[in-house]
Amino acid sequence: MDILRKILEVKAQEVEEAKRREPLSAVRRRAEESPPTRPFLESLSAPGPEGVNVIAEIKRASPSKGTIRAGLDPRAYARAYQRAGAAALSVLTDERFFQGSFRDLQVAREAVEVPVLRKDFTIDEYQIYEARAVGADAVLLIVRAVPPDFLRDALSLCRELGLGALVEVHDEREMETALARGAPLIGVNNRDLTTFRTDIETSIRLRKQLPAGMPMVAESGIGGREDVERLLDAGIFNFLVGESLVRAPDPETALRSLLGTAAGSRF
Ligand SMILES: O=C(O)c1ccccc1NCC(=O)[C@H](O)[C@H](O)COP(=O)(O)O
Repeated sequence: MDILRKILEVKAQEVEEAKRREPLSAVRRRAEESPPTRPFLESLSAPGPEGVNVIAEIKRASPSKGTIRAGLDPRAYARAYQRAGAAALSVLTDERFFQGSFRDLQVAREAVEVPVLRKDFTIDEYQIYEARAVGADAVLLIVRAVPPDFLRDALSLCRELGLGALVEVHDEREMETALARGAPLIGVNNRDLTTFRTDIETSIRLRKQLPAGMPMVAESGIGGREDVERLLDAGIFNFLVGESLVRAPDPETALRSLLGTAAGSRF
């Protein structure tokens, strides 16, 4: 069985367990009482000061690589990323496959002022209320993981709750679906979730299918400034970067290098 199917099966069980622990009505109440969100979509709608926006990810582990950074301190990473100039953060909240948690998201968000994306496998509206309730500013919606009608309803719920949405695609058909359902921001995942192979040409190819003026995010497999420059040449200025930053001996310097800025670090 491919890993995405396995993750989605486990996720469906986890969501049902969560609903038994806390009914939708209660999560919904917490979501509605949450303080206002930070502007995720706006922070990615135009290039940042150096012509580049990075969504810097807090990622302890992954199905393709196992543990990436044991004992990662989400607060220290969040602060280092913000000091370096991250436009937003992405925090994995999936526990089983990525060793993430809501706690990581809350700790990271409290440490910074930039918007924070809940990085998870969203398959049920319950998780969108949950994201808003724990303080996320945006959620990830993976086209391959959900029926097209769910995507449309999920996007409408995000708008209602004031949450941003990053709609992830990996090929031309998924891009069509995302655009037809009104995605406000497309993320092109360079990682094939079946083989785990990453190829930044995926973003370059799919960028050509985007309506003029619509920004997108290149996700996964961005290892250094050379990759950023290739993608900039293709008209892409938003990047979601996890592993290469988390593995770097100094994530602040690594992020400055992606952004094309030079400075010291206090990590
Ligand atoms: O990272 C994985 O191995 C993975 C496997 C299966 C589903 C999703 C996966 N990653 C989630 C992501 O989208 C990445 O964390 C994100 O794009 C950053 O990628 P990278 O910079 O390559 O760590």
